[in-house]
Amino acid sequence: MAERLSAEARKQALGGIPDWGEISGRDAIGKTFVFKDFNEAFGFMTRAALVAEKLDHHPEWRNVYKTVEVVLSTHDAGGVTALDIELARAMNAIAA
Ligand SMILES: C[C@H](O)[C@H](O)[C@H]1CNC2=NC(N)=NC(=O)C2=N1
Repeated sequence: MAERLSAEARKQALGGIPDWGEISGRDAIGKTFVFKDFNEAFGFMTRAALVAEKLDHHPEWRNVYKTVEVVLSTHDAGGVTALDIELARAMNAIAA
């Protein structure tokens, strides 16, 4: 199982992934993506879902029209692991 990152390692990793930040009150990272319209937002979710399945690592997310709020945490580990960082990077690449 993936290990929780230390606060220091998490902070350093976040520095390399634009617009992702710490979620207050829990060991998780998050980003709010805003797209042009629902079609773009749902296209992003569809592509991200395929990556999530492949990694066997799944997001907590909420979509309202063109906005997708994403929270990533490794439930089995009770916090942020390298898997969350990998999925966050992949999501940024998909949205780029
Ligand atoms: C059995 C299965 O591999 C696990 O439950 C996986 C699935 N996806 C997961 N996703 C996330 N975000 N955290 C997990 O701990 C997790 N565990």
